[in-house]
Amino acid sequence: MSQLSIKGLDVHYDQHQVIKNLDLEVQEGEIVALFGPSGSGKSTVLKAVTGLLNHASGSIELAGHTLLSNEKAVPTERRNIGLIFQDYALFPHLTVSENICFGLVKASPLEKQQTVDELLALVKMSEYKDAYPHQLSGGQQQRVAIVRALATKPDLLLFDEAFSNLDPQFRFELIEEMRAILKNKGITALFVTHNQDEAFAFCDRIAVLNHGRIAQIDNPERLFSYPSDRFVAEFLGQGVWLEARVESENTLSSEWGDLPYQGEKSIAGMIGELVDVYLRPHQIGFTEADDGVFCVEHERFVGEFYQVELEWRQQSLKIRTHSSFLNKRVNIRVKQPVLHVFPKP
Ligand SMILES: Nc1ncnc2c1ncn2[C@@H]1O[C@H](COP(=O)(O)OP(=O)(O)OP(=O)(O)O)[C@@H](O)[C@H]1O
Repeated sequence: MSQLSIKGLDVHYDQHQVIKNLDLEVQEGEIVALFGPSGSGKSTVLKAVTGLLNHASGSIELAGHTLLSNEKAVPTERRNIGLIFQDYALFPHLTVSENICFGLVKASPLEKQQTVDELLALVKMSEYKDAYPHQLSGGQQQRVAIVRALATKPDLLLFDEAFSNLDPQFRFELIEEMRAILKNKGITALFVTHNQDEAFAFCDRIAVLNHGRIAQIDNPERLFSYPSDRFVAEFLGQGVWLEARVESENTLSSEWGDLPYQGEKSIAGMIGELVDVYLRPHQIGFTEADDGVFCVEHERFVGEFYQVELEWRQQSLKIRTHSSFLNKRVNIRVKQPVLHVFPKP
């Protein structure tokens, strides 16, 4: 069942339309990312959902209640949405317990205490209930901010770049921990980010925004393997475009050799046509050859592999290898079947 349903959302700033007839359904208990480049409209969608825009049109429903329609726009404070920001936004003069209880205006002292105890136990911070925000690390402050948002039992949690201030080492720990808590409690969440790793780690589905429209919404695996258009392929990618000819329903030919095709869509109707395939770094490698087309002049050892960057037809070709090819002549080898072909533009 849809917990959040956005239909036909339009937002203009002056004459400029920044959100264009956007539809988005988020199921109950689902975590969805709004992911896209700067200026694609992520924050604007978030503001429309929270009710911070007075010029949004279309319809928004949350937990069966209409928040926005032609007839009405429910004010922000009555939308029952929890917000979590990048900068934690805790009240500095209140303790951890007081921060968590801030929105619990109708609760009795006993209920408040039970809520604080339960939520702090959830994030393993029970001993910090009398601490002030400045006495906590960034990760701890964000844990408190998240449970403060949970305290009021919101119908939806909105995370606005909520993990980006944290040290990468702790960031993914916190993301995993928060995902487990949200899943355990069946909380629905929308996560605005321009960070692909965070979106992939935290979310069930990812909506890729391009100029105010959703270019594709899918789970991380499908988004990566089956980008719906050139924009999504490149935005997720670090890859390279390679021209190929469809030879049969399961083979293409290219200047890098024959490429097996194992995509979902049949390419039988494209036999003989020239198409483009998008290959990501993990799909390509080298074979050493005395008459190889490339000479590897630079490579970087980055821990598990060597990273080589070559210029090829005005594209930057990134290749990962498990052994060093420094100063060797090589040809490119496509290591994995092609999953998706794009007709020529
Ligand atoms: N108050 C405003 N007045 C005019 N234009 C605005 C305003 N706020 C945003 N815009 C424009 O709307 C478009 C979408 O902006 P938005 O902030 O939603 O993008 P975003 O994807 O969240 O970007 P970022 O990742 O940089 O935060 C941009 O072109 C931006 O310049």
